[in-house]
Amino acid sequence: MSKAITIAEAQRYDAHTINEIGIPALVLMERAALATFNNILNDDFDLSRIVVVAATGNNGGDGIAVARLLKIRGLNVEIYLLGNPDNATPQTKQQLKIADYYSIPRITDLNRIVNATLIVDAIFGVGLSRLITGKFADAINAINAADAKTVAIDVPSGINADTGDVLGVAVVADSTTTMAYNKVGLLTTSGKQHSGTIHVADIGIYAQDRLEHAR
Ligand SMILES: NC(=O)C1=CN([C@@H]2O[C@H](COP(=O)(O)OP(=O)(O)OC[C@H]3O[C@@H](n4cnc5c(N)ncnc54)[C@H](O)[C@@H]3O)[C@@H](O)[C@H]2O)[C@@H](O)CC1
Ligand SMILES: [K+]
Repeated sequence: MSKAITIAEAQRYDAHTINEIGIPALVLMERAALATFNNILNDDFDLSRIVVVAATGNNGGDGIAVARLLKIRGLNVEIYLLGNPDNATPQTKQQLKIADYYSIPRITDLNRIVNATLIVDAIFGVGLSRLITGKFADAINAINAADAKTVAIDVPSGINADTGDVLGVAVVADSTTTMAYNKVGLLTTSGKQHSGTIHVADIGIYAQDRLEHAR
């Protein structure tokens, strides 16, 4: 079985790659987005109406970059943004600016989620830190009410990546593209039920420097 890591390990490896090795965070985000995009194209999804549901952390930034890759491919994609963009991470602010350049529509009607054919879940990844309530919970309930297939980025939103626990409500995904290594919480019964098929994406983050061939 492939290696699985904790939230603390994921955060430590990310920080090491960015701050010690020097690979820019936006490069890692682009690789995460490309991996997710390729998994979407390789699967047998109906791509006629795609909605990316994103929050303002870096998980959302991954999703907004996926929206742009889909748009450039000529696909019909919209972004449902949760949270205040003024509070977005620097990388996610940059992704929103790029998405605006490509005129990707921002939607606010939950019915657009319910009527989508494919949903990309980019609400929370390893940064989920508390119980989900309010409009975040409403969006997750809309995702789960839709007939659409759902693809999660890194972790199905609402799942604690250490324990597999549902923090109030969680996305039930058909597939999950998880970055660098699988996460220990996704190996639990609850984690498996919410993740669907797991694709582990090599985005250039490794537990040990210069030993990527040993993965
Ligand atoms: N750091 C990096 O360089 C990389 C990050 N990546 C992506 O970034 C993710 C981690 O990004 P972040 O650390 O920004 O964290 P997330 O984007 O997972 O979430 C953090 C944000 O959600 C908020 N939040 C947490 N729980 C909440 C709740 N219950 N209700 C409402 N808001 C809540 C936090 O206040 C914070 O703003 C990974 O899962 C992965 O998808 C990847 O792109 C790889 C590289
Ligand atoms: K997610």
